[in-house]
Amino acid sequence: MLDYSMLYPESTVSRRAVSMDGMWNFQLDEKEEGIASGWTEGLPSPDSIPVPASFQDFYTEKDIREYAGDFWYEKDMFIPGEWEGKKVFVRFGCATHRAEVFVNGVKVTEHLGGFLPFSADVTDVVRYNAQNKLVVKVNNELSVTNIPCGTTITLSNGKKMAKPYFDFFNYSGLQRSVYLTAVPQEYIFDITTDYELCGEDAKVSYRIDTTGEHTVLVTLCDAEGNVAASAQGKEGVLDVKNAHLWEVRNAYLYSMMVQITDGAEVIDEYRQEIGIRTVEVKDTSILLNGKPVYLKGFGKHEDSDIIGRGFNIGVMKRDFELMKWIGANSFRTSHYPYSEEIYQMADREGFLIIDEVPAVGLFESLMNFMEASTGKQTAFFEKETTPELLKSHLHALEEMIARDKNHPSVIAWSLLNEPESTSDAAVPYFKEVFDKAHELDVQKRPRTFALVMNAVPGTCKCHQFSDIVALNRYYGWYVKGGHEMMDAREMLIKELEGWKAMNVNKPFIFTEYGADTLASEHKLPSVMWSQEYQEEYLKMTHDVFDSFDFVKGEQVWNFADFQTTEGIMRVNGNKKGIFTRQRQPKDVAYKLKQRWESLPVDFKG
Ligand SMILES: O=C(O)[C@H]1O[C@@H](Oc2ccc([N+](=O)[O-])cc2)[C@H](O)[C@@H](O)[C@@H]1O
Repeated sequence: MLDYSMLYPESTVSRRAVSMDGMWNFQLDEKEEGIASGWTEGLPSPDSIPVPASFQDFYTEKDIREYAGDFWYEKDMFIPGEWEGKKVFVRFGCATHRAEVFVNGVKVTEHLGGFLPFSADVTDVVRYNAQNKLVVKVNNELSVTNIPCGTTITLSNGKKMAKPYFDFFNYSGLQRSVYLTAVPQEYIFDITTDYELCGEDAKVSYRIDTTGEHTVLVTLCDAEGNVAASAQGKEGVLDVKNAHLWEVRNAYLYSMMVQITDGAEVIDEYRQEIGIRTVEVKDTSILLNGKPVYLKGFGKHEDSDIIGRGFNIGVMKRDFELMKWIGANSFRTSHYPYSEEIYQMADREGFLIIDEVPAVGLFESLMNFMEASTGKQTAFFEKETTPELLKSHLHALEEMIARDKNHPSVIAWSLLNEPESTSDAAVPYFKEVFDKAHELDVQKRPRTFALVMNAVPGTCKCHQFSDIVALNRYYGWYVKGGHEMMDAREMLIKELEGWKAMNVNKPFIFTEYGADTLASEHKLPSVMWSQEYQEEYLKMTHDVFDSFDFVKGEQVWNFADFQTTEGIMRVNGNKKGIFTRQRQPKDVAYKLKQRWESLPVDFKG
């Protein structure tokens, strides 16, 4: 059990949530002198920077964009006098990749992992009805003991630099919203729900964790605000007559009001939106509410101009509008859990999410993710650092499931992206991670991981753990590209025939396939990197998908062009987007729209 509540900050009769977003003080700590020089009490010569945002792309100096090491944020926070007697927290949507938090010079918490929320209890440290100094020391170095994996090198001038084992820029900082929250001493700590459909009706079982012993009341209201069911007690079942189900691209949300009461008065109150739906895997089908669903959509990134990986409510809105326009119904949160607001929107819009923990880069080689195609056996999990890596991995998994378990949009957990999965040493590691996900999720959602190109029938030792087998495949791009596409097609068919022969009897989905394409390039006949080639590549791939019944989804790589580390394989970033980084369509988007609008929800059902 986590020692902080993962509930999204909301104000209610008993609670207060105050956003701390805005301009913060900011300072790099190249000499790592902050602690010794008393920066915990305040920064000596800070710059001013927005939160939420990645810090990298604001500045014109390359040394800042590429900075690896400690950096500090600072902000004054006024704590209202009427909060005295309550429990007061500072809640970070994330701090990438690790943080230590100080209030009035006192360390209140630390956290490892850059993509999930954490809270610091500051009740006994703050001065009420007064300004208080909040200081956060953040660090963005990469290692193989934390996820995502990478290394940190030192350049000849003594400066550090991040070397990711993954293909996205190492954006960092306070990239999501920060809240000040106040709750009563006895408060609602956690809410967990599960669903069972019984004809026209549904049973919503719930569990409420609180920090006290007073009575818990639960009232479920439908979208019109009418009471649909109610119950008393920390655990129970709500019987919902004529349940209005949450369906793909046709969402319906109930609102679950949870109250702690002493009989006379409400002690604490929290409102949780829920969607009544079930998700399961049966043979080669993914079933939502018992009906087969074919996934159409994307691997995405949180990535946009200027703010990098910072949460931006406008970019989020545009992305959902584009996904609706193109006829998508799902996405994977590659390669880390996204901002909570994105799941809330998916809940409302009826999108299906494969929620991915930041376990990417678990593959050992010099150019890491580039070398996967060579079929090299790397035995990543035999390192002596593996137990520590597993610890961070399990911790992130616990936080992700605790944070996201109540979102109807989340239909599966992705537990790793393109890990080494061909050695014996990978097997016990996978077993622990997959068992943990099963144990933590009351809804027992399907679990998956994205198989890298060398994990094929005969070599992969870990797909046995997946409930849905997810393939990242680049036949026609990294392998047999250009005029060799006809051979790429044969290889893709051959691999799928191989899986078929193994009688895996599970749904297969493609979580990545794509071709880098410059929005500026047209060429007739096509060449790789031209818009024409992206269309040919997708057409070839889709034709193959359509000829295998057990392929139950396609999530193209990537929704939009995104920033990566610079290098000879990337033209100012990865250009596999169906949309540009500015969220305008490449030519292929119109073709994809035609295809996806014509595929029924239960395609191949
Ligand atoms: O390369 C891509 O565009 C994407 O593919 C995946 O990484 C690969 C890189 C090279 C090869 N290969 O050489 O075969 C296969 C896979 C990653 O999951 C993703 O983060 C990345 O952006």
